[in-house]
Amino acid sequence: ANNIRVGIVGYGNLGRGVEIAISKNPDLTLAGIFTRRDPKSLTPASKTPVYAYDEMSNFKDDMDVMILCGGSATDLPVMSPEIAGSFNIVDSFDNHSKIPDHFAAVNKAAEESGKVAVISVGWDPGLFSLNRLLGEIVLPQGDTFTFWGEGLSQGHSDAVRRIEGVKKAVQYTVPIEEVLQEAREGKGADLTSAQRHKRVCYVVADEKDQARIEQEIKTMPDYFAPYDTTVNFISEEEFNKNHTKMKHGGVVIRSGKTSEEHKETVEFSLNLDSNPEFTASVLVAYARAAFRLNQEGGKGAKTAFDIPFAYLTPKSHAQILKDLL
Ligand SMILES: NC(=O)C1=CN([C@@H]2O[C@H](COP(=O)(O)OP(=O)(O)OC[C@H]3O[C@@H](n4cnc5c(N)ncnc54)[C@H](OP(=O)(O)O)[C@@H]3O)[C@@H](O)[C@H]2O)C=CC1
Ligand SMILES: N[C@@H](C[C@H]1CC(C(=O)O)=NO1)C(=O)O
Repeated sequence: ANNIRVGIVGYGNLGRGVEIAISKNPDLTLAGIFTRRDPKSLTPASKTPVYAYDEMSNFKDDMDVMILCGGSATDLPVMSPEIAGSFNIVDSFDNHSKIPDHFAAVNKAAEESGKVAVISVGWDPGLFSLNRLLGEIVLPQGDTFTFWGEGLSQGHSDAVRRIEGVKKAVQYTVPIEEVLQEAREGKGADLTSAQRHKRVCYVVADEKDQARIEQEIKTMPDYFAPYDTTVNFISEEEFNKNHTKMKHGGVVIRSGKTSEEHKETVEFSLNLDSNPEFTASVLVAYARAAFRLNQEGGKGAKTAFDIPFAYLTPKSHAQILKDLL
């Protein structure tokens, strides 16, 4: 069978991660990279052709799926509905409070175009979402806890970088240790994510802009406003020395009871050396599924909840029955 031809839209941490992940999947071919910057300014390691974002409509017959690697704060709300009007897409949209609106907008475009648009996949939302749902299904009487970090959130880091005057920025998410320990004993179920985590930013910006930038970060709805947030302004030298790693991880815990006498816990945890490379590996699996679903006549927006794992694997159905069941 011919390989699935994949396009990358947006060449940042995630875009570079997808470039690597595709090379690990022999049934996929990276057919092009689309950027809003000058294509000649980018030199992909894989030597894949780089095109201007505005040229995308010329490639409708050349790309089976587009993996959108833009930022959730300001790029994907515009790009995902727009590109789903012409291509099968996958995105990692992670502004949780806005996911229902994003689903509706993308679904409208994809239903009209007859394409499949897989949204909000990666690890959270994505694999953690699947485990939150599974925990409720198998332990209907219980509580679910999600913790992230300590590590670099790409969504929050991207959101800070979009603030006028920010030259470089990262955001680390720090779980509150005592709350995490209590969760393992099933306590604190009604706490919010903001009561479970602190957020710590490191920003490179001119002195004259710093007070405004700090204020914009701390009051940013959804991303920072509910949280105890610290903003540290540092030199570019210190940033380049200490803040280029993108480790992250976390855990979803379901703590419940199957009867008065018996309690159980389900845990799913991640320990990531590279948040972008891991997320990219998930996106690439969902690109395979988007293409297959569309080939079967599927269309519209889908989430991780809507797609059976058999669509994600390069292995045949017979193979997974034999190897993994
Ligand atoms: N669901 C999940 O589990 C996860 C989701 N994510 C999501 O992935 C999103 C993208 O993260 P990430 O790749 O780290 O973001 P980046 O800031 O690295 O890239 C975002 C976009 O900015 C542009 N860009 C990148 N580098 C530069 C540069 N040097 N100068 C100018 N523009 C640049 C690129 O678009 P262009 O090439 O067009 O210029 C790129 O697509 C996050 O916003 C987050 O929401 C991330 C991890 C997990
Ligand atoms: N979407 C997150 C993935 C996880 C990490 C996270 C956080 O630290 O707040 N929330 O979800 C990311 O962009 O890294």
